[in-house]
Amino acid sequence: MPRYSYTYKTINSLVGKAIHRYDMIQDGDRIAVGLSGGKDSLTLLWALAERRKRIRVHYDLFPIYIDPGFSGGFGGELAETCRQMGFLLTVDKTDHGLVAHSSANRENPCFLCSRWRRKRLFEIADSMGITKLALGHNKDDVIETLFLNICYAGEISTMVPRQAFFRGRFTVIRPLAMVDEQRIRRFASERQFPRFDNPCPSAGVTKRSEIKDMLERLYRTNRKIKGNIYRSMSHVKMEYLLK
Ligand SMILES: Nc1ncnc2c1ncn2[C@@H]1O[C@H](COP(=O)(O)OP(=O)(O)OP(=O)(O)O)[C@@H](O)[C@H]1O
Repeated sequence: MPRYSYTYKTINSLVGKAIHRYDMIQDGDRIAVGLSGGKDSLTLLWALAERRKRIRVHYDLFPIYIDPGFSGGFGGELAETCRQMGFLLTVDKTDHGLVAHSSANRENPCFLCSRWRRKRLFEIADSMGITKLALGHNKDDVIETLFLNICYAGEISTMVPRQAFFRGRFTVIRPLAMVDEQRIRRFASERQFPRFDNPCPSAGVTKRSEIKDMLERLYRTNRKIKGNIYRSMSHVKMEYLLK
């Protein structure tokens, strides 16, 4: 593969567009990158690392993996992948996944696990003097969240590309928010990123997967639908919504 493939150049251009539009990164930033072992967050780490070689803005990157505690975890292999990319991975071993799937929990396990995970990410980042957290959510995730929130929370909202927490003490950024999942999948396969099997019992059986299937069926009927849905989130006619 040439060093910069067409797929990578497109991803890089969309990442740059998102970073500028949402003012995500400033000179001197220390940025934690949440790694799940999946293609999105590995692509994110790679893209942010590549990008800083070619721009004047300087920032440091700190990959962090919150191990949910299932047997068959892959923290060691993920750390090795990071090492090959020139990074030291922080692995935080927890029992979040086990407790969330135990009879002690009456809430939705995914909801609980992701809330605890974010809390740990903030705590670890804080202990390292980091105030920015980059997550690998992509364009498909942003659209799916809109539908999830409409269907299951009764509200029109999504995950935003830049979000402040604790009165601005922490900022979450999502530099892949404009990149299609399909493009990331292609890039991950070009780069031959390792594929880690997710040992979580809820993997692939979530409400998000149902929404994803529904949207994919819809996209097949008209190629403009996905772009239109994405655009509609920044083109809201408040006067044509209900009071
Ligand atoms: N165990 C984890 N430790 C640290 N960060 C995580 C972890 N799991 C998820 N994240 C972060 O949250 C983002 C969204 O998580 P989600 O589980 O939806 O992953 P995903 O859509 O499958 O993406 P990926 O391909 O990166 O796994 C990830 O891209 C990553 O940045």
